[in-house]
Amino acid sequence: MSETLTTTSAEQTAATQSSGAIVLGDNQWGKAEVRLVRVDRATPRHEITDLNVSSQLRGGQEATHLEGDNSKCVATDTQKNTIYAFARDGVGAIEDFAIRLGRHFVEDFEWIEGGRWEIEQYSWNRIETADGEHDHAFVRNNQETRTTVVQRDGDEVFVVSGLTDLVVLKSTGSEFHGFPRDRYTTLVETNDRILATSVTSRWRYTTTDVDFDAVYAKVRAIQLEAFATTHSLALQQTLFAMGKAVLEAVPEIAEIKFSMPNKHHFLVDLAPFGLDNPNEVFYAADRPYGLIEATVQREGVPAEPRAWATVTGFC
Ligand SMILES: O=c1[nH]c(=O)c2[nH]c(=O)[nH]c2[nH]1
Repeated sequence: MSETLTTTSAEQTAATQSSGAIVLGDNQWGKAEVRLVRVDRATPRHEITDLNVSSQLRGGQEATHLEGDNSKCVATDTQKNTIYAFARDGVGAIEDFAIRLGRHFVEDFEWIEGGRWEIEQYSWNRIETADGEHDHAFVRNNQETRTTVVQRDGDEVFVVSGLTDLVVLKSTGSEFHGFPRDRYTTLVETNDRILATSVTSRWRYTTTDVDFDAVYAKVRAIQLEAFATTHSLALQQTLFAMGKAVLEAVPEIAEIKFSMPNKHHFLVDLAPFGLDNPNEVFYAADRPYGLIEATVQREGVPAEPRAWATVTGFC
């Protein structure tokens, strides 16, 4: 991002010497956060799909911005309606739904060059009753949110999928020591601490020919397995182990980015109450928190900046 803001003095001189005309730069427009719940009533055992969909189109907007000529401005209201209408036939994997939306806008409006479709999916569990799982009563599953950002540039499609708010904790199997000490260092080295984080991860697919639901379940399970089984000497080491395991198992994924807050748990001093504390009672601090972020990638696979350009919050 900073690269696009950096101008050399030669460019600045060129800018000063330009004709002075003011022109429209990159732009996109659409409806953000369209909340959509679809109930599949094909059998008495209903299925629900709960989504937050954002649609942004790109292309043909000079006249709209410069003159207020809306002849090529596909209304954001139309984009919202299209999302609901497309859900009538079923949603499927959120990646496939976003790809369908993108294809529609680019193919049906000749001036639309591309766009961006972002979907979050919230999950629900069936309520357990005395008679077993209920057919049409659900309790919101407060686990992670599944995400995707599909972008289209002409015929090219970029899919970056992921998850956020996957909260995990290990009550042992985590150490942190060997870090440099200076006059500001007070942190005590530890061979046994709580390791807790809320995983946000995003991975870039190299193809759209994927069973996105199956791969999502696999990537989620691999991340949990690696978190659980890595004896951690740093959250950074755990992060890398999680990413490496995903790339080793899923060839359709080129790279994976993580943002993982280190949710600190501090041992409470119970001595004032005449009690010991053998690593049992902790204060769960909510801030500040360490923030560990990294990309795990395949050597030699070129980066695809266009895929990531609008996925914010990652290094
Ligand atoms: O896993 C950790 N990584 C760090 O970089 C760090 N820094 C810190 O104070 N505690 C931790 N823990």
